Amino acid sequence: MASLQAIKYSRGKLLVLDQLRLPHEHHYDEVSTAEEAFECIRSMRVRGAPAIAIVAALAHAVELQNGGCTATTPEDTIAYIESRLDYLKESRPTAVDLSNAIALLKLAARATKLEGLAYPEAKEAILNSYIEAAENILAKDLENNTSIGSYGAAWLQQQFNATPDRPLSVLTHCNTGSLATSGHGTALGIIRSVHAQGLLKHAFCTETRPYNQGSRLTSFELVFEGIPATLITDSMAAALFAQQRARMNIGAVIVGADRVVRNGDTANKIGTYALAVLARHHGVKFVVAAPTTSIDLDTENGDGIKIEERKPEELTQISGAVVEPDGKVDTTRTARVAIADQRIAVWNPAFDVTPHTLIDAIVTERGTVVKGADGRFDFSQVLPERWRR
Ligand SMILES: CSC[C@@H](O)[C@@H](O)C(=O)COP(=O)(O)O
Repeated sequence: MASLQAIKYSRGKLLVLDQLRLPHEHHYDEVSTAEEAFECIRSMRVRGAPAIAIVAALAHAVELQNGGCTATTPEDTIAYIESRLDYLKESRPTAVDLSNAIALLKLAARATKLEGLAYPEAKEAILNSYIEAAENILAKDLENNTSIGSYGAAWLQQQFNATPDRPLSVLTHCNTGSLATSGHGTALGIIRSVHAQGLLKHAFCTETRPYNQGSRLTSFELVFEGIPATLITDSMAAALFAQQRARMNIGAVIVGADRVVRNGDTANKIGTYALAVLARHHGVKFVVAAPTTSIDLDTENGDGIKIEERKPEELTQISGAVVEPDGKVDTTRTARVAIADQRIAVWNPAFDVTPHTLIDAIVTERGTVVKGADGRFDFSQVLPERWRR
């Protein structure tokens, strides 16, 4: 079975699946410039921390490959690349993957060996360094997610002694699957891996108001993969734990991350913090799946995270395919509907910060990090070079 792909890339061409049209329509947009990538990210046609970074990096690679840089000197070429990256960085502020990717791409361009080269070879060498580094981000993300899946599944198996005879159920929030990454996914990647090992009883996913990444995207991915799953509204999580935890053996909430800071505080989709509080109350483990590209060791704690606030219409209006009176969904017709008085004041933070005290494990592609006896996360085991100050 083919897997879902949010991003299709070959050198010189980038196609991005329009996630606003899912699950009813599969439409890929060609994204060839930094401006097009900025709009694609800002409007959330692509979303999810790793996917945002990949699209930004590759769109600029396509732009460079197709002659977008008219500079002739190495200094001007690097200045051009950096200015385009600085522009892209502003598209969405909370997910750190984009900033981390940009720092890495700038380094790659600057590290180009230029001895003995003049125009146009020197310029070509810099463009190539950039393009290869951008392509590497795409390839590495898929590798990372597969490792996160394996580490996360191993940690859960060991915590719960899960066996095919005594499988485990989990709850997830937002979308962290193939659609939010280059493939496999992070939190959803763990769920995929647990399922592949025959250890998953059931996956519950939240609707994830206001943008419905859970109902539009995660439930779509779960159905697509044939994983046993149930959709709930965000407000049903407490009742789910109270009524079904024992019967369904619900062991963990597994979520992704937009930014994990030095002390382990984690910014993720709005509603994550509420789930962490509920999980602690009900004795359910709370697990964050985060590639090291989502870790920001320069920010001490959650107070330093900038939270993106989005427009009121995301709460007061909703869009989807039209449902006919007989219950059939007409995927050729979509409608936008007002679901609140349009004059009401709205507060719409896209993310919240879960304090590290409520997090049991942070699963990275280099291993699972848990708190020490002092109650602190120590990322030196997975990021030794960045941990040292
Ligand atoms: C692997 S994706 C991790 C996070 O980016 C995800 O959980 C999330 O919060 C996405 O938010 P979004 O606003 O849809 O980009």
